[in-house]
Amino acid sequence: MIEVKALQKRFKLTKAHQQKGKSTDVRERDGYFHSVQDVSFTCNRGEVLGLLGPNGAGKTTTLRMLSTALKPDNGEIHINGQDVVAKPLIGRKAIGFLSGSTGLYGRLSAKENVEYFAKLHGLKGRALKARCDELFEVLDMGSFLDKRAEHLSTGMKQKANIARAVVHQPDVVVLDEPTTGLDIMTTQTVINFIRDLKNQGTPVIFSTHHLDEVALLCDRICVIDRGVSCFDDSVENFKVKGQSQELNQAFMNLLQGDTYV
Ligand SMILES: Nc1ncnc2c1ncn2[C@@H]1O[C@H](COP(=O)(O)OP(=O)(O)OP(=O)(O)O)[C@@H](O)[C@H]1O
Repeated sequence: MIEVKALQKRFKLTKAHQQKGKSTDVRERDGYFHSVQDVSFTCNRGEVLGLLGPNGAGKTTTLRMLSTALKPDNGEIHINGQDVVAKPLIGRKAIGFLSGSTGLYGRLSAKENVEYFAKLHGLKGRALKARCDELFEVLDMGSFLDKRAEHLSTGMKQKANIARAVVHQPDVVVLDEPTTGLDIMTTQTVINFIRDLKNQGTPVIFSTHHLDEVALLCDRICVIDRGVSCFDDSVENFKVKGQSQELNQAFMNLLQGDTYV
């Protein structure tokens, strides 16, 4: 399981930005932009958590802290009881992270990319081949395995990126907008893949703006608004608090009504 408590992250504003004049955004103060002010959530074994929030709410910044790419200014991240803020190396092994930007080497093929990351995680020989073949099959990558990453389509790149992120069978999988820009077939492959992870017991956290995916996959929802997690509970309670059985409407009601829990 992964437990996130009271995370905070601020970024120093440039002089040029500060000279522009007073901002109306409450997150801009003392020469800093407080992107993540107070974010907490939990995702247990076999659960999928959907991370929701308007553009610029702080979702990517939060996920980058989970991945150890960013160090929190304050707050806690525990995976199966281990403090991964204090021990980022343990965090890197325990988390499989798909970021918005591609982490593939353009001159390597899709297959070589995934195998390369498998080797970095210490896999070799038959175990490496078996794990890579399994991912190539479930992510339906057979038709482009030998194509260079720089020549892959958006969907092909995303599949290779997902395979790269999870090749070491991490304890927790964190996906930043995994279906953005994908066609219907590729989106379905990614949705099936997340469902498989859930069935295997792996906690999955993914950010999205597509509430139909949340309805299909999620057990829990965390909503971030202006850097604060204003809801962290089950999908059922999301509908109750948002006063609608329809997730889009419940989301808007929650944000507009500020009926935070
Ligand atoms: N390095 C940085 N320096 C200054 N501000 C930053 C930095 N990184 C993020 N921010 C700001 O923090 C806020 C949160 O950004 P973040 O990318 O986490 O939002 P998000 O919820 O993922 O948005 P979206 O849904 O549009 O992807 C934004 O206002 C962004 O401009």
